[in-house]
Amino acid sequence: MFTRNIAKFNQALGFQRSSTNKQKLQPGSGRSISMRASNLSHFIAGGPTSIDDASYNSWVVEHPSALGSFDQMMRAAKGRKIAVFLDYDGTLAPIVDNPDLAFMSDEMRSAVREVAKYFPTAIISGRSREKVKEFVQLSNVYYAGSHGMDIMAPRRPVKSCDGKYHTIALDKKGNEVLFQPAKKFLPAIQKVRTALREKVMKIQGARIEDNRFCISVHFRQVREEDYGILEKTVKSVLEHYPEFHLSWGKKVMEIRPSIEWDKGHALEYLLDTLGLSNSSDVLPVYIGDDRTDEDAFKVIQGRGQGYPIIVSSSPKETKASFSLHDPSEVLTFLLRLARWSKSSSSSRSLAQIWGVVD
Ligand SMILES: O=P(O)(O)OC[C@H]1O[C@H](O[C@H]2O[C@H](CO)[C@@H](O)[C@H](O)[C@H]2O)[C@H](O)[C@@H](O)[C@@H]1O
Repeated sequence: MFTRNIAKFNQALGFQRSSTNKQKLQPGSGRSISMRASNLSHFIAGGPTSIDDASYNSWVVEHPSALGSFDQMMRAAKGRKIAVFLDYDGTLAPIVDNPDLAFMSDEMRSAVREVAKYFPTAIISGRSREKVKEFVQLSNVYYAGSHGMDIMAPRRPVKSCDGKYHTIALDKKGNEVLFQPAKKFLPAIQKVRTALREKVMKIQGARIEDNRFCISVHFRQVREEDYGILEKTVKSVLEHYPEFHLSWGKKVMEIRPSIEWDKGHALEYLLDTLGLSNSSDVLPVYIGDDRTDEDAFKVIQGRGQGYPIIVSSSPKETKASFSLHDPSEVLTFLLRLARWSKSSSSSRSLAQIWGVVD
């Protein structure tokens, strides 16, 4: 019944099923958008200021602003268990040239901390788990690094409905245990990394980031005329390692072990670990900006309930139902979510929300 209502609600708010395209290494991605979703009425009244504005605004009709839809979303969520999943780069922190300097603001940190007080909250990032934890610096959230291939539960005993992952996430003493489905690939990953370093570093501006279970080859600072040679170089290395494959993010190539595990699986794993996977009254909220987040959006779509939210300032193919323009809107959304939970008369006690064992 609730699932049907959510489906109707999503449909009414522009729930869209679409597929992602494979990206090629191409110069000049992204478009400049000057008009915001909240300015839609201005667009209707005054006409578009550019083709980009027009296409963005028609895209936003199909992927409504999560801020504009907030009250409706929360009305539908009342009495349900919300679990929050957040991507890091481009979602909690703005995209910057140097990946080592992609810091999140203190304001954002405190908003995430607030949200995590009321809802189970996890950060699912392409970065190594250690790196993303270092950036986020919060102890009350789950961290999943390497696109979900490296998960650690926080120090919080969790009652699982079916116990499926219980013993994997926490040992008998309730200590944290890692879940690393690609562990056996570690020696090979090291070899790939060494080979890539040797060849790729010859291309000016190229940068390799060690994300433990995957490797990022950044080209944000590579000259456009060198894109082709960089792509060729990376592919030539990978030819020797058929157990790995290439995926694409924002000006980054990501080399990952070819296992069936992505951010969508990580989302399911975390829900399961929290004992929330079989509850029909669970609403996962997932906020992300990149291609790999689409796997998580897809899982939420498959569940038929929850809120997949894309962060984007330009129209793009997505399985998300809602949108936020940029990390500053993510901040506003998280603050509103925490405030809503605080003031909601139907909000449950923390123990009920988390299913915490006393
Ligand atoms: O899943 P995420 O947390 O979004 O991680 C995906 C990749 O994010 C980072 O790269 C992106 O952000 C950088 C800093 O703003 C930017 O310089 C780069 O161009 C972007 O692709 C991270 O450095 C990668 O390792 C992650 O795979």
